[in-house]
Amino acid sequence: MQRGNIRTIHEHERRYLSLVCHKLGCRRGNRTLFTCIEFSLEAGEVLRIDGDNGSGKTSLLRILAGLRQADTGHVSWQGTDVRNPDGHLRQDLLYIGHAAAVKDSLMAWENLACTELLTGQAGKTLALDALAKAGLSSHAYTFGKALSQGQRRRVALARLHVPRNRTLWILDEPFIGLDSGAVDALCASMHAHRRNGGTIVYTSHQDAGPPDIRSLRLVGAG
Ligand SMILES: Nc1ncnc2c1ncn2[C@@H]1O[C@H](COP(=O)(O)OP(=O)(O)OP(=O)(O)O)[C@@H](O)[C@H]1O
Repeated sequence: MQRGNIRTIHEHERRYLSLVCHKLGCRRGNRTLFTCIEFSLEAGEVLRIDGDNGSGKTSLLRILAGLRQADTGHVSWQGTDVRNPDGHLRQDLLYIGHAAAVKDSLMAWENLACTELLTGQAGKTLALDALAKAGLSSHAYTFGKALSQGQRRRVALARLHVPRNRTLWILDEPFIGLDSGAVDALCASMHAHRRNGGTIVYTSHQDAGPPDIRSLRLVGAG
């Protein structure tokens, strides 16, 4: 089930839209999390998903990112199924999960370089620039084990600032653990991305995000 300002789309529109979900359903164990989720997002649109703990937000994001097979329905990106390895998704997608996934034994910049496969001096420069944009330049050389939760989160979010031309951002609880300055900076980055024609789907329990977004609330199907 779903609530929110999501309209039903028609077959003839489907191939012109960026991210299209058609009658998505998902079960975990013997529980149905949602059925018949249907929406489409064009370039420049932002969708915020909310819902209670366990309602299926992460499961839905993973389906959108092609990381999990839906039990019913399908998702396409730029007209190709997201599970199709030959589609555009792999080059266009930036997926940031809710766990920061920062290694304790690597410095902040090394963590980012590792995740983003940045190599050599040029890669290090890109990593340092991205960390600076994420407000973490003073901790670029701090080991993961010495970073606070919010700082670890910023390392993960610094991926948004690595110039890679990835048009689809899928972000799981990006605002968790951030102070108000970092929340404002993230909202500004999201707004800039959408103004450049990017598409964003994110989950949040907080009422945080850029202005003029669409919303979807998962309310549980059974
Ligand atoms: N690997 C798994 N095997 C079985 N059930 C799972 C698995 N992972 C998650 N679930 C169940 O699926 C349901 C939805 O989980 P999901 O993480 O998608 O919810 P969520 O809305 O993101 O929750 P939260 O707000 O707590 O992060 C939960 O009831 C959870 O117990």
